[in-house]
Amino acid sequence: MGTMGKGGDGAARLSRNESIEVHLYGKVLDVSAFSKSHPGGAKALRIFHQRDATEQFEMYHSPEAHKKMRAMAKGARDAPKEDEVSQSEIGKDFAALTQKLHDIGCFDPHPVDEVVKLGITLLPGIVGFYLLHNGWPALGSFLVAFSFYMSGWTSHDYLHHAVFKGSNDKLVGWNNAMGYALGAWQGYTVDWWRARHNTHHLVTNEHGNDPDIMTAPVLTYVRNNPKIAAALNAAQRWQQYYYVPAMSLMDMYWRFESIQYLAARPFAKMWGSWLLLAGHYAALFYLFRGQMAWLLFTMLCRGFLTGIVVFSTHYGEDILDGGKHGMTLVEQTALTSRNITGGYLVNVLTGYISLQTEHHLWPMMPTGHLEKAQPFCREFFKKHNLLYRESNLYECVKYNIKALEYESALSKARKVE
Ligand code: HEM
Repeated sequence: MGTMGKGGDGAARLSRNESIEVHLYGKVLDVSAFSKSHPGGAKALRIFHQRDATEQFEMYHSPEAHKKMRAMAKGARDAPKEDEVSQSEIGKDFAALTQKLHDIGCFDPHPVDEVVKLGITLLPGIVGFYLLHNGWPALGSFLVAFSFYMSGWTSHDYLHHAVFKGSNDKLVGWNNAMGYALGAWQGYTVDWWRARHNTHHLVTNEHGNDPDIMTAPVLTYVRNNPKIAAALNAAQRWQQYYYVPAMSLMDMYWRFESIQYLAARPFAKMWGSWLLLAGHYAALFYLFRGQMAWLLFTMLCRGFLTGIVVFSTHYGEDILDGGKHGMTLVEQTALTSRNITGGYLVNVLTGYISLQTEHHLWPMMPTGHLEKAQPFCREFFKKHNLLYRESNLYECVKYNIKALEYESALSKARKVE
């Protein structure tokens, strides 16, 4: 999908040469020089220029990174108290809840779940390739698509450093290594995915900042806004009808975006990722030899499965101002995330992405523990009068369709006139 074409508020206001100051644990840190070598990229820091990033830092970093941050904070000036959302009552209560989840083992490794997940990811692919060449090409290519689809969720967990725990080597190094291997299996560039997905987590549904919601012109979310509705062209007015079938093109689109990301960067930096991608396509064409039409079917199925699930959890929800909106992480998550209901089977078949609210609050939590964290999360939402959004998959798709409909927005506006 293309981009919205509108300048982002938060990140874009700062030019690349201006200094970047982020607020962490009540201090103002100048991260201008560090931004060039920050493993989470410069954009993450630019977006949080003069914003409290304490909760975002907490959710993403290893003890090693904490140590480095503390060294950088020595001698830094105090941040203005009124800007520190992490120090609000709800912010402090949320930090206490996170600590409690650590104490009851929700951040401990979950080897059984990880082995099950790897099995569900790789076995269908192996069986699928066998069936493809042994008389069952439709079932075989669907199983390959399912394997690539599951690989998306499994690599996602490793790249969030949510599987191996322990020393820094294990936490960062081994998780990343597995993430790259599974990324190569499904055919996406991990560097592209990390840049995109981490930004999405840091600034979920923020207009101009979150790359995931930049879906125009193919899908332009109207959300009852008559101004946007009136500006849609004749083709876009069909978007609520073509949204579901368009999901099947997502695999081809993400493959294209992956290659585009690599092509836009110096080869000397990206050669490893080019090599992995070349290995993926060499293997793919070899494994589909003589059955190339079924490769297209595989891509359409994979795109559809992933697209429907991904679009169900955020796209029909609120869109926030891309600047300093003054919300804590938990308040932002409550407005922008929706869980998919259905219980254990749905959780496993969506790689636990169905527990989207919990995953956004604690991305480094092994996904097998998200169910354990859920009742605490619900209770917290209730205590702080936050809406805990959840629906079955069909309802989630309907929310999206509603947010894409232009007629209802226009007719509402006419009634008001
Ligand atoms: C100024 C102090 C900071 C230091 C010293 C720092 C350091 C690091 C380090 C060492 C990593 C690699 C993973 C790890 O060891 O945990 C990392 C990853 C990351 N950082 Fe930071 N960081 C800082 C601030 C921030 C801020 C303010 C944000 C966001 C607002 C941020 C977002 C990220 C993200 C999203 C990643 C994940 C990258 C990935 O593994 O895919 N960092 N950071």
